[in-house]
Parts: sequence; C-alpha cells; structure tokens
Amino acid sequence: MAASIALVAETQLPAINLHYASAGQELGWHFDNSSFAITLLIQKPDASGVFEYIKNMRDADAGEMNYSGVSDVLAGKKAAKQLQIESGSLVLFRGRNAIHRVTPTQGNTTRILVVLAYNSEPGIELSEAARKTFYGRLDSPRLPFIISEVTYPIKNPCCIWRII
Ligand SMILES: O=C(O)CCC(=O)C(=O)O
Ligand SMILES: [Fe+2]
Repeated sequence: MAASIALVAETQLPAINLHYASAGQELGWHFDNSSFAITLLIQKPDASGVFEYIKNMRDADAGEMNYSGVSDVLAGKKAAKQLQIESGSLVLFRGRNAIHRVTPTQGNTTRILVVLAYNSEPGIELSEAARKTFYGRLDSPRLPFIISEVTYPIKNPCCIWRII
C-alpha cells in the first residue's frame, strides 16, 4: 500500500502536518491545544522515536493544570507509557490532558508521521510557541495552497490504536 498525502494550508496555518524527525530530533513533553488528534506513522525510525504518554495529567477545561505533577514528569520522576507502533499504524489520541512526547530518533531512517489535529470549537489555533516550533513563523498564508504531495510505501496498514 502507498500513502499519498496532499497537505493543504487553508487560511490559517495547517491542521494537517507531516512531521520529519531525523537522527537526534525529538518532540519534548507537551499537551496539545486540540481536542483530539489522529496520527499515521509513515516511516518508523531504526530505533527510538517512540511516543510516550501519561494519561489524565491535568484537566485544562476545569483550570486544573497540575503544575507539580508536570514538574515531576519534566524531572523524570514519573513513569510514562510507551506506544510501540509500526509504519502504517493509525493512532487516535487526546493530548489535551495527557502529557506526551516523542523520544529522539536514532539511526539514519527519518521518523515520518502525519498529524491531523481537530478541535470541537472552530477557529482554535496552536499557541504562538507551538506555531514557532512547527512552522518557524506566526503568520498565515493568504490563500489556500498545496504544500507538497508525497508517496511512501506502507508495509503494514492494518493497525489502529486508540490510546486515550
Ligand atoms: O509525533 C507524534 O507521534 C506525536 C505528535 C504530537 O504530539 C503533536 O503533533 O502534537
Ligand atoms: Fe502533541
């Protein structure tokens, strides 16, 4: 099977993203702004590049941010679960209250993953810090446009994980 992905940026910065993480690159501990996200692992790295998470770390909508619990996670004092997935796995998760990260990719195979982020309310964007991290800028393109179209072979398109 091949995955063909057209990434379309609408009036705001895109809600569909293709993440590339080459050797040494990682995504640090964070919560998502989105209500939920769907990811598709296009290419698994040789080693590491693992999604780790801890459920129910906070209740953002109730304003319960659990800063001390988050400090413990950042200090490496709390055990996280690891999701061992293969290329072709689809993962559904709610990262709003579950802290999560991706460990640094090891080896020469780049970790490639599609993220589709959804909100229950319209018009919700990433925070400024997240926009700078992901896009290196804060502004939005003026018109919809196709960013790229890519095709990757997927050996195992059968696994669907709903983790939280
Ligand atoms: O790369 C992943 O598996 C998760 C991505 C993620 O947490 C995010 O885009 O907010
Ligand atoms: Fe996330």
